Amino acid sequence: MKISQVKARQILDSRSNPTIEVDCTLENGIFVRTGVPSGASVGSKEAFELRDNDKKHFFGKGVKMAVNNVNSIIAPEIIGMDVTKQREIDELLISLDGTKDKSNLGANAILGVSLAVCRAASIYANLPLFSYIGGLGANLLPVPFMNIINGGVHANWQGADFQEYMIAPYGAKSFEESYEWGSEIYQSLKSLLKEKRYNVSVGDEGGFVPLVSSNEEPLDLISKAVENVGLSIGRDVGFAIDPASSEFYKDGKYILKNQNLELDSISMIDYYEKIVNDYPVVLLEDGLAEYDWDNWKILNDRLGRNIEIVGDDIFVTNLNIVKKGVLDNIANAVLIKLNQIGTLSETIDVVNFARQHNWGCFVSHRSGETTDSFIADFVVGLGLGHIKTGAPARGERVEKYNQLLRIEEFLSGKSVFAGKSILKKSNGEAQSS
Ligand SMILES: C=C(OP(=O)(O)O)C(=O)O
Ligand SMILES: [Mg+2]
Repeated sequence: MKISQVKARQILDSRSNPTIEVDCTLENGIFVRTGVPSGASVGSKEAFELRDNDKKHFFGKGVKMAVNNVNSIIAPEIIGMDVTKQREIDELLISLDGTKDKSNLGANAILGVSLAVCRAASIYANLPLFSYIGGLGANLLPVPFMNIINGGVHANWQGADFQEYMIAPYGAKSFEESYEWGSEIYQSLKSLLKEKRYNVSVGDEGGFVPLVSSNEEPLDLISKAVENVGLSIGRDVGFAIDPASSEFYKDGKYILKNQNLELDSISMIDYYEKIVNDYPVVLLEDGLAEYDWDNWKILNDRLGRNIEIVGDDIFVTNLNIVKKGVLDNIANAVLIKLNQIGTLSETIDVVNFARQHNWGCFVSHRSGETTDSFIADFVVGLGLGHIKTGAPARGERVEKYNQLLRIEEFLSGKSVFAGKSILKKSNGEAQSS
């Protein structure tokens, strides 16, 4: 089945920044649409997000050049191609761009087309998107890692230094129950914050931004919120933290403004070790900065047996960097963000390589999002077991979780919920505080 039309336009994302939306039509009339997300705490080696230099509009953040690249350079080349040839199309996109970092056409332009092609092909194949991506056996529903306290750059540095405090309700029996627990904990946290006279405004990913006095305080607040809904922290629900530490790493030091601390890498690892001993943390993402490669190995040696040590900014979903990370044994998992690399096929290559080496793959949204739910189907399709897509609130976040509900319903009893299988600790249960 041939592609008959590809058309991009500029829309707004959840932060009011311009982003790309791509429509794709097939010769038989099948029509699909995809939206491209955008990050704020961005790794330096991410594929290039093309933005306009025109300061008169959107402070220079427009994506009209990228839109134009889709409509006048990419579209004429891929119209007439067989929509089921994903890899061929992705390779063509890469060669049309011709640069290593996709800076010519823009990774945002390229990704929008790559994902639209996949979605259109799934409809042509008469398969749900997750089955088209992963085959008929795909049935593993992920644990939703819900980011309910935001800090760092996602909170304009008005709250905790750490960017994301996530809850992982792995003790539930289904995705639906896990999501329901997440929502109840979110509401319970809101009540607790009000009681304590904290504000209940939210950050970029829908989590609250209390003006806490330490980076551990969010963990205490959430623990209480969990207890208040009758669940057990550690047994039913664990924590994940993404400090996004590249954002507060300067001249070899980690600057924790909240606590007036300047820590070297080893002291920063000590700090995390204490947190992991005191709270049931099951995953630490970007504990160290992307420029602190050698100390990642120490972090992984110290904590990697018991928890997932995930690299985001340091790996940027780039196969060559992940290969080096596996060789140097600096982590045990990779964050998977499609727009960090720019095509579906290259993202799947990273997943396959990571899995061959027993690394975890933690699927992620971006802090600037659209209502596109592609990553929900992606995580089930590839059976990756866990996903983070913000708080169980705000349309662009819940649309991904809601799509997972629909997938679980579609599989009607034939699905498996990842639950505690995602935990590294051999006893299958995180330590209780
Ligand atoms: C989702 C994240 O934030 P951003 O999209 O801003 O990189 C992250 O750091 O994992
Ligand atoms: Mg991150």
